[in-house]
Amino acid sequence: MTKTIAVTMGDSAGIGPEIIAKAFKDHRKALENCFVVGDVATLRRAAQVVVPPGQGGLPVAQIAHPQEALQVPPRCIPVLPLPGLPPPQPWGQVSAAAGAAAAQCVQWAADAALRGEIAALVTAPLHKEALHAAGVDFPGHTELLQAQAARHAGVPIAQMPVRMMLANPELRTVLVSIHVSLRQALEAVTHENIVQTLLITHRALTPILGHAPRIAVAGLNPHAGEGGLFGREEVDTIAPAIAQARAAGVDALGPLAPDTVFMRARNTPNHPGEFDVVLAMYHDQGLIPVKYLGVEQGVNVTLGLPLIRTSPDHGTAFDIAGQGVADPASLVQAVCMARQMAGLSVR
Ligand SMILES: NC(=O)c1ccc[n+]([C@@H]2O[C@H](COP(=O)([O-])OP(=O)(O)OC[C@H]3O[C@@H](n4cnc5c(N)ncnc54)[C@H](O)[C@@H]3O)[C@@H](O)[C@H]2O)c1
Ligand SMILES: N[C@H](C(=O)O)[C@H](O)COP(=O)(O)O
Repeated sequence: MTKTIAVTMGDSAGIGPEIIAKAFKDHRKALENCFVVGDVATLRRAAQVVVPPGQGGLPVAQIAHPQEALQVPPRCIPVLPLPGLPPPQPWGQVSAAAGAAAAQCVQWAADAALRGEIAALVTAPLHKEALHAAGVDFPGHTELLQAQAARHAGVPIAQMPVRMMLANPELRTVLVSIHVSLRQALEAVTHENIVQTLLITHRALTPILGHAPRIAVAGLNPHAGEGGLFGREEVDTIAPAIAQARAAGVDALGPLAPDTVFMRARNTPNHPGEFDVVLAMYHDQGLIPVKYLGVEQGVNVTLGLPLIRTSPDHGTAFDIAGQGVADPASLVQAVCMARQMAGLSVR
C-alpha cells in the first residue's frame, strides 16, 4: 500500500491554506501522495486567492479516506474534512474557532500517523493565541504532538521527551527548551535537559545523516562565560553534561561561544561547516540564525516522536493572509523532508 502524507490546514485566518493551495498548484510532484486535513470551504477560499480570476480555477476534491488522495486528478487538491470544522474565519484575526479547528486537524493526523495509516504529517502554521483561546492546553504543535504520542504509548508526557529542530541546507539547530519565557528557559538549562537533548539529537540525526552527528553545544552566557567570568552555567552545568553524553558515545563539543558557533557550523560551498548541528540553550538563540538566512528553506522537525512531523519555519503571517503573496517554499521543503524521512521518493 502506498502511504500518503497528511498536510494539516493550520489556522484558517492565516496563510496556511493559501500556501497549501499554491504548493499543490505549482509543486505537483513534490506534493504527490499528499492530502489536506481540513475544511473544504477553507481550501476553496484559499484556492481562489492563489489562482487569478479567469485562469481556470484550482479544484478541491473532498475525500473520505487517505488512500483516495492517490486517485484525484492532477492539479486537484484532495481534502479530507473532519466533522464539525467551522467555516473559514476572517483573514488576519485571532479566533478561538480557527484555533480549535487547527488543533483538531493536527490531532486527527497525529492519530492516523501513530496508527500507521499515513507516512507522515506536515503541519501548516497555527496561531498560538488562537490555540490558547480555544482552550487547548499546549503552546504549539510540538507539545500537542508530544502529549498525543504519550497518550498513544500509554506513558506520562515526561517519558516522551521531544525536541524542536530547525534546519535549512546550511544550518541545523536543536533547542534545549522551546515555548517558555526567557526566565523559564534559563531555569531549563539543567544537566538532565542538556544530556537528554544531546541523546535525542544523536539518535534522530544518525539515521538521517548516515553517521553520528557532530554536535556543537552553544554556551549560555557571552563568550560561553569566559572561564566563569560572565556566569558559571558553562562550568557547572553544560560542560559536565557534554562529558556525560560523550561517555555515552555522542560526538558533542563545547560549550562554544554562542555568537560564533553558528558561523562555524554554517555549511556553504565556500565553507564546509565544522558541525552538523548546533545545540542551542533556548528558542531564540537557535532560531534567529536559522530564520535570518531566510524562511524559504527552513523546516521545523520534531525529534523524538514515534511519528514523522515536519512544518514550515514560519508562522501564520496574519499581516499578509488572504493576499495571495505568501511564499509556499518552506512548506514545500517541509513536505520534501517528510518524504525523505519516510523513505518516499523526493521530487
Ligand atoms: N509552525 C507553526 O505553527 C508556527 C511557526 C512559527 C510561528 N507560529 C505562530 O504564528 C503566529 C505569527 O507569528 P509571527 O508573526 O511571529 O511570525 P510569522 O512567521 O507568521 O511572520 C513573520 C514575518 O514573516 C512574513 N512571512 C512569514 N511567512 C511568510 C511566507 N510564507 N511568505 C512571505 N512572508 C512570510 C510575515 O508576513 C511577517 O512579516 C504566532 O502565533 C506564532 O506563534 C506558528
Ligand atoms: N518555534 C517555532 C518557530 O518559531 O518556528 C514555532 O513556534 C512552531 O512551533 P510548533 O512547531 O511547536 O508549533
